Amino acid sequence: MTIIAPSILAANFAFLGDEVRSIEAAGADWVHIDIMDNHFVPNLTFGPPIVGMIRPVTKLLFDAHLMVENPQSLFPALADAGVDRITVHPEACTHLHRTLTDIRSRGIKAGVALNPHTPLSVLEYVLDEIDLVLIMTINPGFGGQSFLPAMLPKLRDLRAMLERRGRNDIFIQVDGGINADTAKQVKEAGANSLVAGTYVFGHEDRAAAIASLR
Ligand SMILES: O=C(CO)[C@H](O)[C@H](O)COP(=O)(O)O
Ligand SMILES: [Fe+2]
Repeated sequence: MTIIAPSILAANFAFLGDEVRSIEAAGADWVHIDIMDNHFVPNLTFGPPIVGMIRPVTKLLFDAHLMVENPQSLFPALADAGVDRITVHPEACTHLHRTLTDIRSRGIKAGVALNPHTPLSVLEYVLDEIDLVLIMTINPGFGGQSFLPAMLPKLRDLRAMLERRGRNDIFIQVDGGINADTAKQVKEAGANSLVAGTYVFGHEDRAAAIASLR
């Protein structure tokens, strides 16, 4: 079973509620929510108040991807806003282990996002604290970038690492440049949670776009 998580980064923010409803109707599993602070990445999106406003419009799980410095400071407000999953970048966390246990102590699933240059070895001693690994298939900050094929061997290595450690329950998520073609490649390499912004929101028939990713 492959989880499809459309990224609202590519939605029309003037009609955000309708955009979220449209992906639920089209068969999405999670709503991917990119929070950017213009420090960790050179782009600025939105914060917990807007997340809280879209919470009542859908039953889909909220998958928050935090591209911010000091992500822990947002956890109380994100928990109140009703997010189900929080994924952080290790470069933004001085005490990654503590940050992950903080997320889980709130009843929220915890994930670690790895930039293209970040090695899998950062996961080695925190695997017991996570529910998801996000392999960035672009450099974070913007939608609409091209998929980096060099991330395919990284996905295969991650799958082997999780198998070795008996942790096949951990989701392998990919984010950036995912379309019907790259979806096939990342699934073969082990991904089972696909984030797609431009591809899904750029399609008039969003149900067909989501079906093509599955
Ligand atoms: O985290 C992200 C960017 O940093 C987004 O989730 C990503 O851009 C998805 O967009 P697209 O599918 O358009 O590449
Ligand atoms: Fe993302």
